[in-house]
Amino acid sequence: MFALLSRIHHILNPPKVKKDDHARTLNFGCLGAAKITPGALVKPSHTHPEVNLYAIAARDEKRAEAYAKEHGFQKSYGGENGYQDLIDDPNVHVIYNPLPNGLHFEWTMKALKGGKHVLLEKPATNTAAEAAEIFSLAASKNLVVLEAFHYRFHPAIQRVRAILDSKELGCINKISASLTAPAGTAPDGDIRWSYKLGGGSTMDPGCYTVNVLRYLACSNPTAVLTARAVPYSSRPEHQKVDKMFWATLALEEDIIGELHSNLDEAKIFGIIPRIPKLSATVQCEKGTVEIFNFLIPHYYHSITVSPTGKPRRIEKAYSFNGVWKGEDWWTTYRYQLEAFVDRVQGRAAQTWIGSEDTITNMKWVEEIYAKDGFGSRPTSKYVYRGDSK
Ligand SMILES: NC(=O)C1=CN([C@@H]2O[C@H](COP(=O)(O)OP(=O)(O)OC[C@H]3O[C@@H](n4cnc5c(N)ncnc54)[C@H](OP(=O)(O)O)[C@@H]3O)[C@@H](O)[C@H]2O)C=CC1
Ligand SMILES: O=C1OC[C@@H](O)[C@H](O)[C@H]1O
Repeated sequence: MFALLSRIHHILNPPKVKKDDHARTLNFGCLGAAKITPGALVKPSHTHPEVNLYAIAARDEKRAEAYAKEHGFQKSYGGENGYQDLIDDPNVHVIYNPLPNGLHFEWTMKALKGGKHVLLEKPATNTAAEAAEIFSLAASKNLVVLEAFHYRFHPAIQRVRAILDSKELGCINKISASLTAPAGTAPDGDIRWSYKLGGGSTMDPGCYTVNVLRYLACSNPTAVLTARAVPYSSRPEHQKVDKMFWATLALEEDIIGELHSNLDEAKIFGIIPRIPKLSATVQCEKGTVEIFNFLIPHYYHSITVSPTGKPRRIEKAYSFNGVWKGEDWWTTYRYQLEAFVDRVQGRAAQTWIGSEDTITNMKWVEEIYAKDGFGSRPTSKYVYRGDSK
């Protein structure tokens, strides 16, 4: 109990470390005054000696100023050209892009065009083709782009993968992953309910379920066998916006994947929220392993290993035990920031999510949408015409 409280205390109040005088400090510029930025970047940056919260841009100037003040950014940009002005600021080295999914492509391309590395929120884009274009431009300019599947950088999910790799439980037969959130988590009007902005449950929590399936299977899907989705409402604008989906996928090595997400799970009697499902379960020839809370394991998680005919055991993995950098209270986002900065600074990262991984994930999100009839989210109208235009 003390360990849990201590972790939560440190997560909410990370100590501010002195910035490194010797290393090159990276000035981060954030697009949009997004809700996710304090958890995903601001707090993690406090304990990173090479990260400087340089500037924030928001469409509304006053909002940008207030956000900068509240979260400790040195500078703010606002107004119609605020996002572009931020990218054009020569002091910015890295752009963090937590805009709505449907704007990820345009603003990541513009950031790359401006010569900036990009930490890009998940899902990378609306389509696999757009993700491929981003990585192709980044490669041509020797810039780093990382899709922010933060949970992949934490010791917990890596421990599950190590258990599977050890073959203690034999080969994998089936992987099930579910992520659910109670109704109201994404209120009416949220970006997640806008088709134009790349919304939908399969895009939002669903993209993690596709990702964890592929990561734990250590292989890729070959087909979507079944898929069903339910629209957010009966309103015409929500026809292609799913609030929940179920899909069954066939993977290489004869593995079956069962995925589910619900971004708007009905409350019991309309008032009591259900406990969110945050689990991935792997059924193997010689037993099962289940991780509860693979998404934000830094607060709490459990890894239950049940070898057939042997006693069940519960494991936790809050650090790499000194084998790599980190503290038991580091969040998934803090580990992710460490890896991202390591890459940008030309150092080896503990783990990485490469271009093919991101493109493939997007492809299977689209394949699920193709199978359930909701269709891919719209392609961006932005066209990159070279750096001079
Ligand atoms: N890694 C993680 O754990 C999480 C990742 N995410 C991802 O981060 C991204 C942002 O999510 P979240 O923080 O919840 O988003 P918000 O609802 O806070 O919106 C993000 C920003 O988008 C900007 N924006 C620009 N154009 C529009 C538009 N047309 N309509 C609405 N907003 C616009 C707004 O910027 P401005 O301030 O300029 O008005 C807003 O601040 C998504 O891609 C999401 O998938 C979200 C939550 C968790
Ligand atoms: O990235 C995310 O993680 C948690 C979800 O509930 C949220 O909607 C999503 O954007």
